[in-house]
Amino acid sequence: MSDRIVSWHPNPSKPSFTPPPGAVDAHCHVFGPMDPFGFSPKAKYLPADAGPDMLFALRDHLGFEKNVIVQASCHGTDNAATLDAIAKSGGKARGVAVVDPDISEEELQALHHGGMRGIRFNFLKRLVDNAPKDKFLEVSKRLPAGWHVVIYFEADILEELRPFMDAIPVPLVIDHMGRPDVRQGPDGADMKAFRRFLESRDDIWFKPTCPDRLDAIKEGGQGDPWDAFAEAVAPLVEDYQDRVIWGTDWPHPNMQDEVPDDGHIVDMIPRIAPTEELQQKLLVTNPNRLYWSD
Ligand SMILES: O=C(O)/C=C(\CC(=O)C(=O)O)C(=O)O
Repeated sequence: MSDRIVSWHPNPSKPSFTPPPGAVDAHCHVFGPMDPFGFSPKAKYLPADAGPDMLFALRDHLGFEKNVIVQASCHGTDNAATLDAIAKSGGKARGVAVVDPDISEEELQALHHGGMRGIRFNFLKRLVDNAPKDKFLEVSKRLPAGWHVVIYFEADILEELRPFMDAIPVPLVIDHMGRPDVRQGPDGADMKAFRRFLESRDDIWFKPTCPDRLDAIKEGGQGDPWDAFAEAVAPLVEDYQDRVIWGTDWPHPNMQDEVPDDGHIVDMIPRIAPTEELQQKLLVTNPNRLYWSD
């Protein structure tokens, strides 16, 4: 890897949709800054700096109040950049860490004091070299009280992951709905499988996020304004409205060939959550329950 990648829009538009007071962007990241927060030697992409100042400026521009910052794979298991951003937020950010499964209880408590409220297991082969389920399960059994596990996987391994996920004793939050093929529509095989999974326990939450990824032109979708995404996802949000949280996914890792306009991403919200009640749950009530209950 040589050149550092820019995957975010230089000048996102102002969305037409105004988020309700207290709205949380509950899936976003920071990249560095590389000095002093270097990237992992195992990183699969080397991004340009996208630090807390940029994230908080975008938050204000889009009309959000708080962020949940998810540790991105390019920082490996060193959570320093994410913790730094949380510390600089003045209480307006919390986070999800990525940890070495052998992490000690003391280190987990330190992450809690730094604002982390969950850990993330990433199963995307293009992002991580290995994902040891037995070790992940072991650490998920000794998390600080109130924490959850965020899992990122693609639809084709949902069934394979079921015994592992079923055994995790804390709430689960599934990134981007486990990446269903939204072109199959709301009743397609991927959505049906995801619904069966949601029915298996009532503490599985999910993010109806990333229209830009799931309806990307390079994936055979139609791109912005991502109509197939809206059509496939709106019924899922309606049916599981107490288990959804939402985020921009800024700075959109690996989306440099089809960089989304964050204003357009926000304008997807009323298309998948058309009533004020749904918007309040998706953006305020639900993320606050998961991340600011203490
Ligand atoms: O940001 C996301 O949610 C998705 C990512 C990046 C990622 O998860 C990571 O780097 O940790 C992706 O699909 O490349």
